[in-house]
Amino acid sequence: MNGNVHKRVHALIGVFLKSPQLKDRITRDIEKTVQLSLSSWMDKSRLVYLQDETKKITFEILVRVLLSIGPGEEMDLLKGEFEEFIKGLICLPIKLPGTRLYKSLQSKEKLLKMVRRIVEERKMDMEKTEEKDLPNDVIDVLLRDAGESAGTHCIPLDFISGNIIEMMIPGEETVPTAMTIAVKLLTDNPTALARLVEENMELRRRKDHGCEKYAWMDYMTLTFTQNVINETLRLANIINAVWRKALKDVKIKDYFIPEGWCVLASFSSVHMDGINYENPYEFDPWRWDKTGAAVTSNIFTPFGGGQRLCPGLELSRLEIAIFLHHLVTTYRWVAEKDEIVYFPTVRMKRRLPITVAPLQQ
Ligand code: HEM
Repeated sequence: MNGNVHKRVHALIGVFLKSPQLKDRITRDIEKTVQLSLSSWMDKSRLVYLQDETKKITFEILVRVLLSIGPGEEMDLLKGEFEEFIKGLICLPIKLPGTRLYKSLQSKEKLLKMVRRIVEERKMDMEKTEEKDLPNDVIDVLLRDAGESAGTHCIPLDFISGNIIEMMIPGEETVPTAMTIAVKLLTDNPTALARLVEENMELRRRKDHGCEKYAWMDYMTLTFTQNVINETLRLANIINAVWRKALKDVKIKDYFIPEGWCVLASFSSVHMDGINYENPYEFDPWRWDKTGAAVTSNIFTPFGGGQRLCPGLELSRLEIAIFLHHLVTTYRWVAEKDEIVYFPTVRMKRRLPITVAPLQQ
């Protein structure tokens, strides 16, 4: 997506995902999903593969934010087709029955049909009612814009369905990878883990004492927890680079990039440069105490920057903070030996097997 439509859709989605109303509401949903999931890990007298389990948590939240679908048959169906679809995003480009690409395209068709039906039903409901409540999900946001600008330059319904599926891609792998890698790095750094537990326990005690619910701001203002998130994304972000194509000749500093050339902007090169970070290969959440857990700067761009800055930035930080809070204040875990793999994408070699036990109070 490029040009004016991109700008408009990006702005609409960005405003919605950042809105305090969404964060307020989604905090409850994230807490429920995380708590339910964590408690189920103990039922199993088997190893929990963190990389797989965190994916289940974040997919549930993602489809709630995008389409307001909750757990059940419809979500399972959507998840099944989506998993088949993304397998084909990096594969041999052979489109014959039985190949990965063929199956992936078939699943994309099914996904589009499912989402289009939901969008159409929602549109009919919207036409029946004059109420203008706050939007519930991304479908609402885009449909309202399509309705408000009808006759001018509106967003077509097919485009809305396609956009919902496109948004599932950046939202699907990124957050669970960050959650999993954070647990790995904390396991290997007991001092950092102890500080994280201390900060989160302090919040939990305050909340328990006042019998208060958590607000999204409670999680976002946990300074050390946000430092841990920053440091995790600096060291091992699944999106370690982005591609850009020069639409015209460009000169950047002393480099000339001719029209049509592609450039790979490598975030990890900047994040691991000793000029920018002292001892760059060390997991040191305290380093962010000096700079503050800056969301983005020229030397810290896990969420990209400029016109394509990730609209899911704050939602992701909230999800990871809630996950870490409930994990460290309620459970203890023992991780089996595993290592971070950086190529072709960042992941755990063995999907990070752990055993989980309740915390002895
Ligand atoms: C730790 C989690 C995440 C990381 C590290 C991350 C990182 C990024 C990066 C680097 C980009 C820029 C890509 C580019 O410049 O070409 C991006 C774009 C995007 N992200 Fe995220 N993301 C995360 C989570 C999410 C979530 C949860 C959502 C959805 C709810 C999301 C939705 C998007 C969308 C729609 C774009 C495209 C923006 C545009 O081109 O206008 N991301 N993300």
